[in-house]
Amino acid sequence: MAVRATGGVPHVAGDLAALLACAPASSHTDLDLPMDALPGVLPCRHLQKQCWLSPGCPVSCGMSSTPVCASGQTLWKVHSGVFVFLSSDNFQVRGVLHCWLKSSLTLRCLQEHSFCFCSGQGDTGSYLFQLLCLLSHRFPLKDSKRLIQWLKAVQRDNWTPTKYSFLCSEHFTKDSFSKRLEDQHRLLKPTAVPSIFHLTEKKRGPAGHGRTRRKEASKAKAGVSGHGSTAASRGAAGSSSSSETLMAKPEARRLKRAALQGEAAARAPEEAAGQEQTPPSLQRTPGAGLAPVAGGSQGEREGPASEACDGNPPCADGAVADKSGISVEDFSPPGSGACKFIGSLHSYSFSSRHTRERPSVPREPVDRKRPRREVEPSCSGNSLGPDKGMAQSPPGSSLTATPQKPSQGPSSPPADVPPKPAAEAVKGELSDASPMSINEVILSASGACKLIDSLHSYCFSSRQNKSQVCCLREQVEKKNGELKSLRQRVSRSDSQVRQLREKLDELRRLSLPYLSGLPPPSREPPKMNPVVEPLSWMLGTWLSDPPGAGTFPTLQPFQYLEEVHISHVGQPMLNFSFNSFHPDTRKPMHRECGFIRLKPDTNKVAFVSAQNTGIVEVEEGEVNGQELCIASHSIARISFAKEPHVEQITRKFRLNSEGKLEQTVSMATTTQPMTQHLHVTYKKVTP
Ligand code: HEM
Repeated sequence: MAVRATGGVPHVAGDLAALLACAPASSHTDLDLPMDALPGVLPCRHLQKQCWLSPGCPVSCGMSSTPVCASGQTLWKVHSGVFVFLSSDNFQVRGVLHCWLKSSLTLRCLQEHSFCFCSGQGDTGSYLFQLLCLLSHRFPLKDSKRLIQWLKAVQRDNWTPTKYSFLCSEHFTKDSFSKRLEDQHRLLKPTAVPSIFHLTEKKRGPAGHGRTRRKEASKAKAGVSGHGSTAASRGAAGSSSSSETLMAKPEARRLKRAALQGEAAARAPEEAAGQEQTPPSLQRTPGAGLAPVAGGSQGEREGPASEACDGNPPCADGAVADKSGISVEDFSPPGSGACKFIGSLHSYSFSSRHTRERPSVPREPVDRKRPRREVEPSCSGNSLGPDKGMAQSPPGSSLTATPQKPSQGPSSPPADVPPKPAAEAVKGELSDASPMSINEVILSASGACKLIDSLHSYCFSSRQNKSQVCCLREQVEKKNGELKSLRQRVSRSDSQVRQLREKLDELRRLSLPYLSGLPPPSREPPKMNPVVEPLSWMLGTWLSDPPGAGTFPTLQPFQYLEEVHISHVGQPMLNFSFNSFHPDTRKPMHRECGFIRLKPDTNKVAFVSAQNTGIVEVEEGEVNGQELCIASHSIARISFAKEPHVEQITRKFRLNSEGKLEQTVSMATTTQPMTQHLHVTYKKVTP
């Protein structure tokens, strides 16, 4: 597969389709990234495997408006509103697309081998900054000794690194990194010095733009006799040629550094005088110095990119590989690289928010004096192959990833239009390319750590919140279940109550069948009829106290117990019953019951009684106060009543001063004159 030219993705204000259309078409590599290489960063629903670099994309992976894969380029949704635009080869960061769904779309391309980042509109610059912080390494501004080593290594003329200057991991040997961190970032050792460079020469336009800083190096390199032999020896050892490889052999790097150091003193005047003399389409490689781009592959390629770019976003110039004929498969990054990169993106996506809320080091004024940038060629521009129009590519700035219009894309850059100086291109954008102070470095370093920590905290708190929500939901569901059960029990209880009432009514009907047709008895006591009010003092249940005394001339005196009930039911009469018992045996003895009536509006009383001895009598009299005196008006008896028959009867009831009811009965028989037969005092036991 031919590696696509990278170039700048244009700054597009419009829809994504227009943006993707500006990207150079490319065939697709068969990178088969395992999904597990994306540890928890990209939700699967946002990135289906079949969408990976598959032709015919963009496709929608569950998100109706979010294409995740485009022809030759993959758009990763790293976080809400943040998308990273990647190439299909080597996972090269091509740009960060921020909030592309918004009307104002800002896209900045990260030029390969760009040592500085580009500030975009709004937060884009900040995002890029954060991203680069995670993907690349800053220049050791506070370590002068090591800074000199770095500057020698990068071989840039008239260029001063700033706090926004970065160097990607590919320029460091594998042993320059310490152990991997949890978030897949490699930690650059404090003593690390970049040593792997594949410096290419970029074709310049006729106006002389893009005078490369490499010109002097090319010259110097031409003077280094050992370059060619080094390249040859590397090829013999199975390494890639100088034009192919993204890395250089250590020997070659040492030679190159020696050459560069030797030429450092003469570099400035040479650049001023002879940049135009730099042969176009030449690449300067660590081992072989400048070499014709058309030279193509020389010998075997060096080992996989993972040796030098293990896990880090490669900054290899795809165009170089293209020109040299090296396919992407040769530089296919290992899965761990994807993991690391995704981890970086993940961290970046979060840290960007974090940074927005807490501004970092203030930027310096735009007009601050800074080194000229227009003399610094873009690595991506240099690396474009002839078929990609690389020779006409405008020189990019290593200090600024200048946004490019679609017509200025890497595939068809205008040859006759000189690019604006980088400083102009980024005018109004981040332009504080002055060296950062120690405090700024410390702040930035601590900020990066805080960003990562914040990411972990965020992830943890998010999981914790989700867990709490789930727990609360479970509790609510449980309570709802309990409430439902209680409601069912209440419903069952109501049903049982209804059934019991029905059963009780049925029992009542069965026990009192003759009353079933009557209205239910009232629980309220009947209101006494005012007619019987003069006799109300007689109402109640009374018990003999002491036992009654029985006498008669023909009888032995005797005692007896008696229970008296005098009541009413609202009628104009009183109901009574007298039930006597033997005081010792409690056997029933004399019993009688009847009614007491009052003649309305008088004190005349009629006493009607039926006795168990077979006598029925009517007595009449008067009530005066709490005393009732009556005498027999008529007496009837059964035909076989026991003799002697009673001829007359008199009674007197009174309520004594103690509140007791007294009754005195006298009678006359056929053998005895009127004589007292009974006297008894009752105490009231119930109202
Ligand atoms: C107003 C109601 C009563 C009348 C009119 C009545 C009438 C009579 C009469 C006519 C005799 C027969 C007397 C005799 O042989 O010479 C008698 C006897 C007797 N009475 Fe009464 N009596 C009344 C209430 C009671 C009561 C409340 C007792 C209470 C236990 C009672 C106990 C007796 C006894 C024990 C005898 C004697 C034995 C007997 O003949 O059974 N009487 N009564």
